[in-house]
Amino acid sequence: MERFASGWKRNYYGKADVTAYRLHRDGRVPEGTSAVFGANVTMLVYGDAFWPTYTTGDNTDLVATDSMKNFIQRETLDFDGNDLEQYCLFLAEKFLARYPQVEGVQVSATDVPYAARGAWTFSPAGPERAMARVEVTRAACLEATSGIRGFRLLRLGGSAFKGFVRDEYTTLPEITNRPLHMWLDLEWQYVQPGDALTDGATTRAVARLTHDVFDAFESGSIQQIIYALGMRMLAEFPAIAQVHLEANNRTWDTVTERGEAIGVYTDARPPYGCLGLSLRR
Ligand SMILES: O=c1[nH]c(=O)c2[nH]c(=O)[nH]c2[nH]1
Repeated sequence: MERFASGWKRNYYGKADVTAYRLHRDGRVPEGTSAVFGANVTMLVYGDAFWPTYTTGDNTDLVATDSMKNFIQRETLDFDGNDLEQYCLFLAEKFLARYPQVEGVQVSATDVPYAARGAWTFSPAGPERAMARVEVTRAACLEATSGIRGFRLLRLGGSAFKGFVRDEYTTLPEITNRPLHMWLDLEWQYVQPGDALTDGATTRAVARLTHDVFDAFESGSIQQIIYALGMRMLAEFPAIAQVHLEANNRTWDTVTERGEAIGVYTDARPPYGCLGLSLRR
């Protein structure tokens, strides 16, 4: 289900899973940027002009979602930035300008990362992917969200989980030093929507911070790790107003161990734990 920063919507529609890859095929790009900019975009629009399509089948003012796909892909050629926040804003503002019947538009984009492997060669990177989402109406930019989804983090040890409720349903032993494998998604909003436009610098810094906190922090639970990370994000990035973190406990199942020095593990089977946290400044 889609949600809008501006609140509940009677009707909205759009196109999802639109991919566009902008290649600077001559390889000429500013220092620190990539010749490959790949994004997977969802664009949703709303307005009373589209209500007759629902109630009577009258499509007079309706822009086909197929045309939205073409708009996103073709306009990507004219986008001269490298960050998703600017890209979402570019598409949203251009769409509003082109179609006066649109009251508001939400654009979200997820990075499709390709890393340079040579002067002319790239291959998929990740697994984590940056994302951004904006909502723009004729009056204002109501939302600028950035995020990173899909971290897969493995720590050799230093992760305990003990002292929890023990009762007739408890089978899990106390754990003092498990190899921790967790997945993590992050999203954050800014004090001012304009603070989102940092050419991707904030997202890169948050990614580094995430790895640093995970590496440095010995924890009593995954909850404690995401709290430490969320607090560091608020402390180190004054432009971030609130942060939402969601982790999955994907700790591998133990096959066999020789003390705490060496072990063999296998993928965690479902079900898995989900742990969420929202922090505001
Ligand atoms: O870090 C953890 N938090 C939990 O809430 C939990 N519950 C569980 O079974 N294992 C874990 N691990």
